[in-house]
Amino acid sequence: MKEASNSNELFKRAQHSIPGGVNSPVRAFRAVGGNPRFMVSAKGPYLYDEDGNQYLDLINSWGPMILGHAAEVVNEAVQKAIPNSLSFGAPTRKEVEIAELIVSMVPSIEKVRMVNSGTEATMSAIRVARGYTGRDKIIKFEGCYHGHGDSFLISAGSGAITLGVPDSPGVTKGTANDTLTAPYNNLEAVNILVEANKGQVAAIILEPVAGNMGLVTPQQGFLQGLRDLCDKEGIVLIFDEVMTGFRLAPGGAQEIYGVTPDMSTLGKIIGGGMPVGAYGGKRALMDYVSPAGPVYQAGTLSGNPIAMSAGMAMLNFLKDHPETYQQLERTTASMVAGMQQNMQQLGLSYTINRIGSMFSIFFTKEQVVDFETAKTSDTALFGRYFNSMLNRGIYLAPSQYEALFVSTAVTEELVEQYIQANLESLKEAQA
Ligand SMILES: Cc1ncc(COP(=O)(O)O)c(C=O)c1O
Ligand SMILES: N[C@H](C=O)CCC(=O)O
Repeated sequence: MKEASNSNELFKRAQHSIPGGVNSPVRAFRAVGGNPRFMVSAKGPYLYDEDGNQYLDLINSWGPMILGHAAEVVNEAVQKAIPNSLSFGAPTRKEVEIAELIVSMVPSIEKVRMVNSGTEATMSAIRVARGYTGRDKIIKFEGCYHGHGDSFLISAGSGAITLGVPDSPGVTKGTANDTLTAPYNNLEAVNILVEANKGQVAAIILEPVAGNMGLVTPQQGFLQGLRDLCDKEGIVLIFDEVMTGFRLAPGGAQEIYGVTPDMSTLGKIIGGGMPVGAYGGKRALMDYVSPAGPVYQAGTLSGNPIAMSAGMAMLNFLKDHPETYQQLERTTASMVAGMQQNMQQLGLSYTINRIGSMFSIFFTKEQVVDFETAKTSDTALFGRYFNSMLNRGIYLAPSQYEALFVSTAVTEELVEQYIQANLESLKEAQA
């Protein structure tokens, strides 16, 4: 059992001045029990908390720390940029360079606009789609999460479902009515929605690989089917690659599946850990954005020079080192193979979904292909498993409805430690 008195004390204090004691709900450990650990530092594969505990980190700041924490290549770029001022509120060379880099790497992006978070990216993308098409409605998928913009807090995944509020109060009926929802991987349901709302749907937005109901991959033909439908009906197809962009491949999930959306939203990795998001797409759509076009979107700190430096360092590294993706694939495949062997040894048969360096275990025998099947997972068992792993120094996402992210800092020795902790925790959690 890990000592956590300093974290517990801080969490108690935090309740007085921060809602729920945290600055983003899923961090509060509500779904798994116990108190969150307050972190002090991180290096490579490890996090260190206020009580001096070390954890093997499988969240990696929800994805961006693809090279592990405090990666030299990113830190050096940030340190070099700091003396030149933290913010200008005026354009810089770096913004041009990172835009060119993103355009060269992501198939769907001909022009890109930097923002400060994934939430801003998705909110802005649907505004552009609405402005461009002159239509109001959007289609999203149950269990997909696109940040906390009003239009997306309908059947939302991630922290929203973890805390039992997939449809948030505070979203007006008008906004909610403009968001239509369909089950993930169900093309037929989308066809029916589009037919019933003919000429009214501006955009279909989805995570091309869903990571916010646990990890769920698109079934054969699903993404292409959406592409074909959008082409036929003049709907803007938006891939939200805030999690998958640059993580699954230099060109994200769209590169892997060979389906090119009209617009893409990005985040996390393009800031190398700094608060950054971006949206981009076809020239005609992006030229609708102010000041080139009429759709207004702005940001005082957008294109921040420190964040751009961190992002440039990260993206350049990934572009120049394609072997990174093979390494991540090998490491994560070994971790998952070890988990499968453990289950066999214990006579258990839970579902593990994986693609590249993202994976989730669901405590169900069912194949998990959408939100309904994700919800068949035994979340109480997940909570016990989570805490068991935490006590063994493995830091997982504190919710069933999240994906895990592996970094290149995970060595073979750490894979072995992880597999051993998984074996013991699977056993312990059955009780
Ligand atoms: C797919 C996806 N879209 C959008 C967001 C929102 O990003 P942010 O938390 O940076 O606002 C997230 C993560 O939170 C995400 O996983
Ligand atoms: N699923 C979210 C990010 O991808 C979780 C992060 C958060 O909401 O704080």
